Amino acid sequence: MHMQSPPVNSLSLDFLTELCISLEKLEMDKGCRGLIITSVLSNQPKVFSAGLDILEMYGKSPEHCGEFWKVVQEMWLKFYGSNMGSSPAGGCLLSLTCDYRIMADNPRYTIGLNETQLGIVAPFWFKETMVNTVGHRNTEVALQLGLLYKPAEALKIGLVDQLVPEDQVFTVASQTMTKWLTIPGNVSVITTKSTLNLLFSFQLWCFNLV
Ligand SMILES: CCCCC/C=C/C(=O)SCCNC(=O)CCNC(=O)[C@H](O)C(C)(C)COP(=O)(O)OP(=O)(O)OC[C@H]1O[C@@H](n2cnc3c(N)ncnc32)[C@H](O)[C@@H]1OP(=O)(O)O
Repeated sequence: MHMQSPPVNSLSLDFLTELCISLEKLEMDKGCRGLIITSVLSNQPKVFSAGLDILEMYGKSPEHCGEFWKVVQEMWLKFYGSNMGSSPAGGCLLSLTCDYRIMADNPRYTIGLNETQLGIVAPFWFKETMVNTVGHRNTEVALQLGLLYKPAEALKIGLVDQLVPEDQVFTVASQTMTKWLTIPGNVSVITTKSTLNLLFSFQLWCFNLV
């Protein structure tokens, strides 16, 4: 799946809604067993996603905000595989929801949950996804300082799984996907993933009840 919402693939209500609809279609397609998500911005190829669209969080009606947060949570529940350039905040969440993260090895790119740098708080499901990936202590430091990691640092704490030269990202992502798809039967993989996220999904469900 190629993301192309200029200038920086920021995650607006419209963009996220389209993303979730596309994902639902793929989920129903029996021929689809995996998904690689990447950015193909023609004017801005170095950005995976700039995160949540800042303009969605200011001066909107309560109904609009409700719709927006619902679709942000839906996005969290759906992803599988990714490759990337810069991925701040919601862009980082988007890649954290994937099973495997491949990052272009260019020190100009960064990834992380930088919300505190913006004076806002990363929602608890952003935080939990980060803890599940890099552990509690790394998350504590990363979130409180709002750190954006360069590729080598991100690899070191396990925020990404692999660094590759920029021109090889898609090829390596395809090879990795092929390896994952050798696991027999989708059901075992899907059930394992659901089990890993069970407590967390339940928390999110409870949160939406209050
Ligand atoms: C209260 C609850 C909080 C919930 C949690 C929040 C999660 C979030 O995701 S908040 C968003 C966090 N995102 C960021 O901090 C990223 C900010 N952007 C950047 O760091 C950079 O733009 C970049 C690294 C993604 C790209 O840099 P560069 O190539 O230099 O491009 P520009 O900075 O010139 O940006 C171009 C254009 O895009 C607009 N823009 C950038 N980010 C966003 C965004 N997140 N939402 C909306 N618009 C964004 C930027 O303003 C520029 O617009 P113009 O000035 O009109 O050209």
